[in-house]
Amino acid sequence: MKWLDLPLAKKVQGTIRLPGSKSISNRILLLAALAQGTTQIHDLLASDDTGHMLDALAQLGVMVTQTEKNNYRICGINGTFPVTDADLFLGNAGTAFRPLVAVLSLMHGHYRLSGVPRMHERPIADLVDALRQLGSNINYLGNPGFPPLEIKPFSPHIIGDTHAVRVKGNVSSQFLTALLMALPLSGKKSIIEVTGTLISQPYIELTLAQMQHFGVLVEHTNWRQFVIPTQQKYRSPGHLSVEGDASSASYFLAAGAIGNGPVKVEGVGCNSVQGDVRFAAALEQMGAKISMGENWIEASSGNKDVNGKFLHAIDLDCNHIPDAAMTLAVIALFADGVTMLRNIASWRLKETDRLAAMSTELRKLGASVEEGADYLRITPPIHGLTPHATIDTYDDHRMAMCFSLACLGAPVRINDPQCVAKTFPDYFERLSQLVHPEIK
Ligand SMILES: O=C(O)C1=C[C@@H](OP(=O)(O)O)[C@@H](O)[C@H](O)C1
Ligand SMILES: C=C(OP(=O)(O)O)C(=O)O
Repeated sequence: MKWLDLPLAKKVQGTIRLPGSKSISNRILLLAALAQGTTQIHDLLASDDTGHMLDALAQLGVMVTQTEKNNYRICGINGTFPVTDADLFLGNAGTAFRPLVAVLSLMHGHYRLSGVPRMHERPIADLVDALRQLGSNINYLGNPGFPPLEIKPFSPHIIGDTHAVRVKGNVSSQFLTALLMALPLSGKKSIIEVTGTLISQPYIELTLAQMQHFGVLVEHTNWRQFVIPTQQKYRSPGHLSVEGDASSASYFLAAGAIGNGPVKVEGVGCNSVQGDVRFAAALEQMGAKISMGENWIEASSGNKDVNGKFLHAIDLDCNHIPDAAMTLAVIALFADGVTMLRNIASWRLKETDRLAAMSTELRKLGASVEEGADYLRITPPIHGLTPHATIDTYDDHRMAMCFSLACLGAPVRINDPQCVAKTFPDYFERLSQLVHPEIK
C-alpha cells in the first residue's frame, strides 16, 4: 500500500494488548542463544527487527524453534556459535546489528554484517574502536565508521586476566549495551569505562536486567564504570516472558489523552523495566489523566481549559525517552502553547534524521517548528490542524505511528504506512479498533 487515508476521528476508547518489547525481545534472543541450556521465550515481538535477529541466529547454527505464534524455544550454544563463516543481513535493526558485531568479534570466525542503505549511514565507529582495544579484527567494507562490516577471528591483545575498555556513550547507548552483552563471553574480568555523556541510560538498565536473568551480574559506579566479574557465564533461566513494548504503548496512550479515552494498554505497567514507561509521566504533566497497575496503563483526557484545550505545553529533557519523545512532538500539536523537547540529538542518527523529518511533517499540519541541533520547539496551529496533509514517513516506523495521531485533529494521509513492520506490523489495524471516525 502506498498510502493510508485516516478520516477525522473523534471517539477514542478501548483496550489494547501490546506486542512484545523490541528491546527486550532482541536482547533475550541473543542471550538465550549464547547461554548454556534451553530457553522458552513467551510473547516475543513478531516484527522485522526481531525477524532479523532470529534469522541471524539460525544462520549462526543456533537451534531456534517456534512453538506457538509468539513463543520460541532456543537451544543455547554455550558461548561459541557452531557456524564460523556467515553473511548476515540485519535490515535496520540497531538492537540486532550492534550486539551481534560485539559478540561475533570476540569469536573465531569470519562474518560479514550488512543492512539496508540507512543502516549503512548509522555510525558504528565508537563500538568498533572499543572492540579493537580488545583485539577484535573488524574492517569497514564501505565508508569508514559505518556498516557494512567484516569480522575476522579474534586475536586478544590482553594477555592478563582483566579486559579494560573505553567506549563513548554520547552517540548511542547501544554500543555500551553491545559490549556489556559480549564481554562475559571472554570469561575474564572486564572493566568498561564510558567516556562522554551516556545517553539513553534506561536502555543500559534494561540490558543489565536481561543479563541478570541469564545469571550475569554487572557492577557499576554512577553509570560511568561497569565491572563484569570474572568467570560469569550465561545460563538459561528456563522460561522468560517478554513485557509489552512501552514505546508502542505511547501511541495508544497519546490517543486516549487527546481523544477523551479512556484507552488502556495491557502488557506494561508500573513494574516495567523499560524506560519508555516514563512517557506516561510526561503525558500526565501535559494534563492527561493516567492510572497504572502492575501490568497496565490507562490514559484519558483531563479537564478542558478556557480555550477548550485538554493538554498543556511542556518543556522537557527527553534524553531518557528518545523513542517515546517523538510521540510528544505530535501531541504538542494539540497543546495550549509552545512545547520544547530538549536533548534529543540522537534522533538524527536513527531510522532517519528524525529532527528534520519531524519538523517538516509537523509544519504540514500547520505547526511552527524551530529545529535546533538537539531540540525541537513546537508551536501548534492556532485554528486547528491543516486538513488533508500528506505525511511522508521516511521508512521510519515511528514517523508513521506518531503521525497517525493527527487524525484526532484533521483527516490525514500517511504515506508508506507499511514501514511500521519494523516493530509493529499490525499497528494500523490495532489503532482502528480504538479510534472511531466522526459520524456526520
Ligand atoms: O538499546 C535499545 O534497545 C535501544 C536504544 C535506543 O537507542 P540509542 O541508545 O541509540 O538512543 C533506542 O532509541 C532504540 O530504539 C532501542
Ligand atoms: C531507534 C530505533 O531503532 P534501532 O533499534 O534500530 O536503533 C527505534 O526503534 O526507534
